[in-house]
Amino acid sequence: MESLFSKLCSYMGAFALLQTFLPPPLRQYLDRGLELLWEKLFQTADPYMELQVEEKMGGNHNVNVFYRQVGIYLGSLRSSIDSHTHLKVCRSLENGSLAFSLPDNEALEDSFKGLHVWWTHTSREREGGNNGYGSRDERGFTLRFMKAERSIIMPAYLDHVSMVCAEIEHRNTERLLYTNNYGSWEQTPFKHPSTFDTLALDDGLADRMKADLDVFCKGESFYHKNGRAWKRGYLLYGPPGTGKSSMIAAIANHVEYDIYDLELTKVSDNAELKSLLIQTTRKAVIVIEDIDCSVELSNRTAAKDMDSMSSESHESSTGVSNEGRKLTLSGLLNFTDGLWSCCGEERIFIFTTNHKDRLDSALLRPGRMDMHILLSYCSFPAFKKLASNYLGIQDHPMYTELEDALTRAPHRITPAAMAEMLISNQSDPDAAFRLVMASCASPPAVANPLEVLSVNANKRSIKKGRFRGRTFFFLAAIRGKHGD
Ligand SMILES: Nc1ncnc2c1ncn2[C@@H]1O[C@H](COP(=O)(O)OP(=O)(O)OP(=O)(O)O)[C@@H](O)[C@H]1O
Ligand SMILES: [Mg+2]
Repeated sequence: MESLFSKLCSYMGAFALLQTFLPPPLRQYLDRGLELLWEKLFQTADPYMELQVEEKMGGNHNVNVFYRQVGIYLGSLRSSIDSHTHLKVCRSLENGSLAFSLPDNEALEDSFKGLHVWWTHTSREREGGNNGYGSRDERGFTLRFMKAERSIIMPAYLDHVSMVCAEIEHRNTERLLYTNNYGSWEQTPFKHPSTFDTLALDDGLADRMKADLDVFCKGESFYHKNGRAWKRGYLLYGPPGTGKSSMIAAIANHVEYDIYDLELTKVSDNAELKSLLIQTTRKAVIVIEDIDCSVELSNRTAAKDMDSMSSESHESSTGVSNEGRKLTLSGLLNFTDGLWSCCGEERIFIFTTNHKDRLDSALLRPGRMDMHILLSYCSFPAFKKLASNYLGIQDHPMYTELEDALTRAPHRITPAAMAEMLISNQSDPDAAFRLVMASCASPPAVANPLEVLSVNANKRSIKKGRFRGRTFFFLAAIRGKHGD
């Protein structure tokens, strides 16, 4: 080894001496050749390799999307960032939140499948200065990793970075509530505050729902491996005012999906239903509320009879054939379970009803409605949750008495009525609890002064307190819920 080193030194000495006799252009040429040779030697010996992620590619107009994604991804590595003592901070204009990052040339470590990688950000002044397209700087990230791990990093880790970034962006984007208006969706920002923490539910239901949703959201490979469409169906049923609509909002808030509220009375036929379905995006909660009231869904034969009846009456009144202008149960079944239902992924279908017994069994079978969730009258645990939410009370001397009364209440109280009693007595919890006690023994004292009876014009169904399309409203001044 020593002799090899001394030989190398003597060759270099001879080479340097030889260089002095060479004419300057030839000497420069030789110098550059030597530089390249050293670089090559070092590169071969270096076990690491680097990837450049430049902000702009080619011309200044070509923005590299991956540069932005890396920035967002690295911002999410809080534990790695927190281990540094020299940080940069900025406040977002959009939501006012603080974002921390590392200064230029400082390496941020990340790990993926047990491998370690290092990111650094660099910026240097563009040659020739600002040429009118924005930033003067050439900015970029450098990713450094072991050459031996190349096959895992490229592209699995790079895909991981893009995926995490997409999730973060989805979380930060304002979610939307879509409603259908004769063939197309109209959108409005969705800001319902209901969550599984604010809902008063029977013991364990919130946790079961959250677990089911989490498994669904992470189930892409499971659904694909087993040849199943990546969708899940929930039927929420129970009396009015028990939290079905609130649970829809809680589900959407939990999974952070947009909501498509499908009003069936505004859908003229199966073709329109299909077109609406195709227009929905992935990560969507598709809702049909009060499905028993919207269209006739008793069974497929009856639906067909119904269609032919309405077709005849339409024909006789207008002289126009109704053929091809039908919304049927089979259309709805195809909507939730047919080939078209798979044209987008990560979709949750939710149907609600006050009368589960009125629904066709085909609609309820597993695969269409995977979970049937009963939301019912206020149990004692649900009451305690409401008292904690609205009054900030966790325990009270009257609770034993209240538990007994709520368990044996002849006039069962809905969470909506219970919430009203507590909210209207927020300043006097004792009075609120006395009111609850009294309501357990007699019909709830809180009632709307005006109740609305709506009769569905198309399908002859009657529902209380509902404002739906194509309905007639009968207003009745009723003092007290039971007309007293
Ligand atoms: N389980 C619950 N937990 C917390 N609040 C509830 C619950 N159920 C009802 N509420 C309150 O009552 C109001 C009405 O509830 P919601 O609209 O969710 O009932 P619903 O079951 O959808 O009724 P309907 O069958 O008439 O559509 C909500 O604004 C909410 O504040
Ligand atoms: Mg509702």
